[in-house]
Amino acid sequence: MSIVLTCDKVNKSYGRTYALRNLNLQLEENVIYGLLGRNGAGKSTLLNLIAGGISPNSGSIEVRGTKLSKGELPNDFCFVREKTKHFGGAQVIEVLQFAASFHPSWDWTFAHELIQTFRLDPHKKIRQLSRGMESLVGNIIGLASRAPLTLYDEPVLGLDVLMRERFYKALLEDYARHPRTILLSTHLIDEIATVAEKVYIIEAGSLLLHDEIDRIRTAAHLIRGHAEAVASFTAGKRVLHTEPYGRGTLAAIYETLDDGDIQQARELDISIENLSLQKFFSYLIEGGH
Ligand SMILES: Nc1ncnc2c1ncn2[C@@H]1O[C@H](COP(=O)(O)OP(=O)(O)OP(=O)(O)O)[C@@H](O)[C@H]1O
Repeated sequence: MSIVLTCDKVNKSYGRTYALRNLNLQLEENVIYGLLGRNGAGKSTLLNLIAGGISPNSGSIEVRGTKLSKGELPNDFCFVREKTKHFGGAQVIEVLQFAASFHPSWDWTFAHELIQTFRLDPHKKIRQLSRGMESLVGNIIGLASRAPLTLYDEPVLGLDVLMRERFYKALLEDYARHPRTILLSTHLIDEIATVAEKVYIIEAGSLLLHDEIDRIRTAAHLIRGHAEAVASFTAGKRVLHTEPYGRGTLAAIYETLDDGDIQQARELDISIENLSLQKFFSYLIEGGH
């Protein structure tokens, strides 16, 4: 396993607002990551620190073992953010030509295929595009660049369901042929779960959880039972949230359950169900306060 990017105890504040606090993150080679968090959690700040030329107040960011100095950008990376505002007067194709000149692995055949897939007119000016179409131009750059480190800030914002599906499909198919490290920020956990292998979840600038999607699927449970039974069952387990439920208690837990746990739940008359990822995310964040 080779590490592409390491953020070590990164802090960033804007005046008195702490956008990131002591954030640690490591991205491995050839993995798709989701970066999840609510509005204002610090996702864009993190991406801008890695690739947008802003510097942390403290802590370090290393790309392939080399610390980024103040204002320095990683080599051979692609950062896709929502707005291409400086290019309003340029045509779609001109923006792609400009992007291609920065990316040694750029694939023009793929870029033209994506123009078709996303139904874009390559000769339209950027300022004439809808918000969703503008996101799609950024997404074509992210895909066709084939950069070994690709960061997307809310790539599906403003896209309709069909275009979101096409984007995820293109990403997964191309990733299978050309593996690389991809980080996608979003707040749509259920959608990202079909694409990402691992997630980082941040809230109020701090890391709440870093895990594999498959582990979240198997470890996120909702249990219900008498208050004492639930308390006994959850002792020593990671509890995200509890609330009264009828005459008993409902608890969201994050724990891989073994046969012994299932047996104990039966004896205590506790019901167990899997939590949807979106619910897990909500409980994690509510419990995080
Ligand atoms: N340039 C800035 N000046 C002042 N405060 C900022 C600036 N950029 C971000 N912040 C603040 O930092 C915090 C994190 O913002 P950030 O944009 O990183 O969150 P986010 O997770 O990307 O949110 P969203 O999902 O809404 O885009 C917020 O409290 C925000 O108000």
